[in-house]
Amino acid sequence: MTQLSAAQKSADAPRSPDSSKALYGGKGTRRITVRDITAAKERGEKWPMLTAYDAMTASVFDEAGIPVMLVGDSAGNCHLGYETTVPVTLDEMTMLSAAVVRGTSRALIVGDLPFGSYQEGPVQALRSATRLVKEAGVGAVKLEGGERSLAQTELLVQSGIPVMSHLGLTPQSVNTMGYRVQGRGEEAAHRLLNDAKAAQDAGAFAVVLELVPADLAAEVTRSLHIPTVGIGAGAECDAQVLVWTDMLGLTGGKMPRFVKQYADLRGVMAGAAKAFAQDVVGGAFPAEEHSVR
Ligand SMILES: Nc1nc(=O)c2c([nH]1)NC[C@@H]1CN(c3ccc(C(=O)N[C@@H](CCC(=O)O)C(=O)O)cc3)CN21
Ligand SMILES: CC(C)C(=O)C(=O)O
Ligand SMILES: [Mg+2]
Repeated sequence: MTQLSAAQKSADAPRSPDSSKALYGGKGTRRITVRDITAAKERGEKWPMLTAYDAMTASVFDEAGIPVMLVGDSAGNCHLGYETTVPVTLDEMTMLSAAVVRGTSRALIVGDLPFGSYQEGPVQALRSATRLVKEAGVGAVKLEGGERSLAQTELLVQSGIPVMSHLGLTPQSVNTMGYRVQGRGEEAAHRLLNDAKAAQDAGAFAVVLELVPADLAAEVTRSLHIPTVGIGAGAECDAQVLVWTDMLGLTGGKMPRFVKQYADLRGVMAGAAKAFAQDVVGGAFPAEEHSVR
């Protein structure tokens, strides 16, 4: 069967709910694509996204069925020891993204374009995104800004690179914005809705809404035909994202209020490290079964 007739067949097929197609809990074995993401919004299906910065962690989430992973520039503060995401380089993002792609076979991998790798304009954005696609193998990239990143989004999409937009609190602008709730008040809300529509019109396949009032995020979600991915943006977004080290209690320090902690990995790891140290100091490790004769 030719590709054309296969496409025609699927276009003619009746739109009936098919749970085997679900992004989470679906039975697919191939890698998820941005077209699957679009179809999930048409089905009204919610989905989870987690960040990942290394192959091992990504493989755990892939096996758990997480359909979309973001190699976030939050790697800057969560993985590489910087204060913020601002110092992260494209070389670093390429290396981390390649590891996450290698560790997964099912999830759509989205690579975050770091600060300074797309702000100069569309050509710089295309050059940077191309590295993430060709060298790391990501299926999509993410960049911050709606209206202000319009030309970049358009050129990337025209060039065949799916773009996830990121609005609301945009951490790469911490030095001008701080880490504050965005979209409060009528004017700011209107600007955010406009940004979301601009991103959609430019061809973005999804839009992250970070730290915006829940009612506004709900309105944006209803107004767009592409999915919204919330982080601190209420329950009505189409998808939810959390930074994996926050969600698993590994980050340490004070968490933003939007974080729900599902485990205490920091406690588990510290306990194991202390037990190992005690065993070594006290001579309990290695035991006979860990030794060769
Ligand atoms: N570990 C980690 N988790 C994240 O969610 C995250 C990162 N790092 N790095 C990149 C960005 C930065 N993010 C941030 C940073 C700070 C706040 C924050 O301070 N929020 C406060 C105050 C918000 C307000 O009321 O204005 C909060 O309590 O939510 C939120 C999100 C989200 N991203
Ligand atoms: C918080 C998410 C959306 C992000 O951009 C990151 O992890 O870098
Ligand atoms: Mg980011």
